[in-house]
Amino acid sequence: MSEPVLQVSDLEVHYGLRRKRHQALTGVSLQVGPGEAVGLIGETGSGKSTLARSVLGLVSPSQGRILIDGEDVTGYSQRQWRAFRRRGVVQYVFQDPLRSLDPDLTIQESLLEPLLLRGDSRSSALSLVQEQLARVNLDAELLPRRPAELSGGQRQRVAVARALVVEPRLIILDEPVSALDAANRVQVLQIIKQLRDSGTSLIFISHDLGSVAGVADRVAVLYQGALVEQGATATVLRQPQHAYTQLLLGSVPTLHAAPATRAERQALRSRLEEVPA
Ligand SMILES: Nc1ncnc2c1ncn2[C@@H]1O[C@H](COP(=O)(O)OP(=O)(O)OP(=O)(O)O)[C@@H](O)[C@H]1O
Repeated sequence: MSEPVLQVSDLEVHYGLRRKRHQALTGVSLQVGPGEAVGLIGETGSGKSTLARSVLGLVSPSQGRILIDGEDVTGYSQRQWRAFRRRGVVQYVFQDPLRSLDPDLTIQESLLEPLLLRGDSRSSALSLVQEQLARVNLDAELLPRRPAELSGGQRQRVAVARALVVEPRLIILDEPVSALDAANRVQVLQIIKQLRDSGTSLIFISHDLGSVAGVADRVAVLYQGALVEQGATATVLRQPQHAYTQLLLGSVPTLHAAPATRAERQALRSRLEEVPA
């Protein structure tokens, strides 16, 4: 079997000290295979971004191991993480594209930056940028503009293009469509599907099972910092095992034959209080 692109084992993350100490992740183990699209779902505060930030070296786990493309990055110093991120093995797209893009740089400069940082010549970087723009359906006439001069949907496509231009082994999309209107949402989801079909490994983070379902091969459900369920998307949708997943499905009427009634959801909520995370 080929080596996973991401292998997270028994990860634990805390924020704060002493009485303010808060455990954001507990015993999280997750694998992403080559070319696999994994949907990471969970409600706000469940630890989705913390898991992503750990994989980028932006928070330090107190326990566990992280292997990226076979490389054990667990004990990396800040300097090693910076060097690792510069290689572009993992790329991250934020919910708000303005966080992924420098407001002072033109779109061309933003797209060239990761390539020049990794050591590409300007001419080869320019041709990769042109190729990438076409992949996300953006016109080259946007290149001299700054992010503020683009629509939200165009900005998110630029953010995706910037993440893809270095051909990462893994791309983490953190709520990539939540801030977009319906039309732009469909376009960006389409691009993510093409990405999946091209064999790029990806993690699609969302609180909305509906957006993830059409893209992910597998879903992992985070609840209060623990992964409570993982499996093939179709299986989890058909036979959700954990009460929290059942609750999520109950609030996605398009994926469920009949939307759960308010009484059913309340019953599930009270079961959740009894179930250990
Ligand atoms: N820098 C921080 N300092 C202290 N606590 C934090 C910090 N970042 C996150 N947390 C806490 O850790 C928990 C997990 O947060 P995280 O941002 O990972 O959740 P999330 O599932 O991504 O939520 P959302 O969907 O709202 O982005 C939350 O209780 C949050 O308040």
